Amino acid sequence: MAVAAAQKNREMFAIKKSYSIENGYPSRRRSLVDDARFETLVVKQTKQSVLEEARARANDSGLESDFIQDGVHIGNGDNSPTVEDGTQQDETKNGHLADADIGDDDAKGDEDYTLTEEEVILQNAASESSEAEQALQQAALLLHMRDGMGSLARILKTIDNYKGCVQHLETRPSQVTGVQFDALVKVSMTRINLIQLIRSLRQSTAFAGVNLLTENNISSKTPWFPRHASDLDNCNHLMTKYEPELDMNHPGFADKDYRERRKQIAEIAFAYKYGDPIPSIAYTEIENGTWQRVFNTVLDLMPKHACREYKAAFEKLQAADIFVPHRIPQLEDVSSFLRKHTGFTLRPAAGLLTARDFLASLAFRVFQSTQYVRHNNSPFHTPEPDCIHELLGHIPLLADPSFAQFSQEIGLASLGASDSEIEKLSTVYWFTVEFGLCKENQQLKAYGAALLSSIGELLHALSDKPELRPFEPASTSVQPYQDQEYQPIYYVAETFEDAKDKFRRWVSTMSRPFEVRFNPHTERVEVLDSVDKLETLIWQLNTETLHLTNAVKKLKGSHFE
Ligand SMILES: C[C@H](O)[C@H](O)[C@H]1CNc2nc(N)[nH]c(=O)c2N1
Ligand SMILES: N[C@@H](Cc1ccc(O)cc1)C(=O)O
Ligand SMILES: [Fe+2]
Repeated sequence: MAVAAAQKNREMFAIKKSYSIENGYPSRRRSLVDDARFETLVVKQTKQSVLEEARARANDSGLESDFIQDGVHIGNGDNSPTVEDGTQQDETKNGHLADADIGDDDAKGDEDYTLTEEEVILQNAASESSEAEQALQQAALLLHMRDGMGSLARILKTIDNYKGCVQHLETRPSQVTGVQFDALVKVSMTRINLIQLIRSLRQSTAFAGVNLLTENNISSKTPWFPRHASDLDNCNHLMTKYEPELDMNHPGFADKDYRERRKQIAEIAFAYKYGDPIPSIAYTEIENGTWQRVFNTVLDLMPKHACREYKAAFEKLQAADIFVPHRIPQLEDVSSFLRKHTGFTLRPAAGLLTARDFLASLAFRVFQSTQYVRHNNSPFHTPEPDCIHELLGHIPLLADPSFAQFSQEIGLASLGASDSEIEKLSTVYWFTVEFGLCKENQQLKAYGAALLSSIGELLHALSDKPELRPFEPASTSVQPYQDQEYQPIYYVAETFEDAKDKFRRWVSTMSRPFEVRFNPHTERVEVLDSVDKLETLIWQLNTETLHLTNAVKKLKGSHFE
């Protein structure tokens, strides 16, 4: 029985372990920022069962109606369950145990059976060559000692057996139940021995957990990033925290049919591959009705509150018969429309994507768009992006050349960026593309997609309640924000051109040691890392310059005739 259980565990964790690898990269480093972490199958299941109960209770008590007031979704405070999503690894940011987060609950169940992401990186690094295997590795281990300080001797002896050198050791009383002390040990030893050491320590019952903490000096490679538009097939990692299955505040949380429908539409995105036409959806009358309500309200508010560029593109979408009140536009039609105006295209997305994946697609002028519709009980605000948000919020400005370029530049800056830079870029994205305000003849206008698709928030943003600040990438990029309620702070850009200029100057201060360029003919991102490549580009530019100079000459010539 125990063996069967262990086997089952192994299978489950094997899924966890291979999840990122299957998707083309070795570790969690590529996709994840902060809470944008893969939910392990286990965490997700636990969460689901807790929520299942909550949902049953909600259904019993007719809780659904409590969530909705005047059609605006009201967050119901702190009654959401406390199960954490994502894997919370211990971190020793400044290398001291006292400051390290010791709540490694998620790792507890699986550490006997599988490798953590750090260990996968370590193994990959070691497996590159025999030199790599023998390379000296600095590492920090966090050990939970069940039986008190006596176990320290065992730790030191085992490290010695594997020819490791202890560089730092500290202990503290543990907060983990059943564990007396935690020990933080920093060691230096060959990678292969480090792997063996961890295995060996894990076999001892004296330890309730053995965790490899730091990854930063194991692999200093640039995080993986897509090089060709088809690589975006791998950039579809979801953050599930606002899915109706998992978010108690989601207006569809207690509506089984809604959750089914949302899932069914998300399947299309999971199956989608580069080059496929985007499948049409036969939207129901209810879904079209929700669209119509939002569409008509936007139509009412837009003349006064939306920026000039938004209105111009909106009219074009109406003229092309794509934006009409009675039916939701199909993504494929929208994609062809955008392609003609700015070269942007759409890909279907199954939900809220991790910032890294989402931003990466912008580098290719690809916008990942959800296809399901918000719950009809809450047309004027929803906690996760849906196609009404994408269509009414994002699409018009993606048809504007200057804005399209701004979006692509954020995307290009994100390729190969560090986690903390991704965090900053997505914060800039948040306060511009999603929630940006701008000036037009001394008047405030909205250009942010989450304002233009949420009438509730639009009116809030333009009221005297929130604080307004001038957009300045250096400070905007580090402004903390939450994504559950209306924003308390908005940033005001002078114009798109001005925002682009400021953004470019700021981006050039980022740490990435190379420049990238998108080649629209091949849909490839080129890394400008050789003189040859640069010379080819200069030659192309010279040809362009020649054509432009000729054009000027011709115009001048005809002028004088
Ligand atoms: C980049 C930034 O985090 C931003 O809020 C992204 C995140 N993921 C997303 N995912 C989808 N499907 N749609 C979006 O608009 C976004 N926005
Ligand atoms: N709140 C937006 C939808 C949205 C949700 C989350 C986001 O990250 C972005 C947009 C609306 O109601 O239209
Ligand atoms: Fe959005």
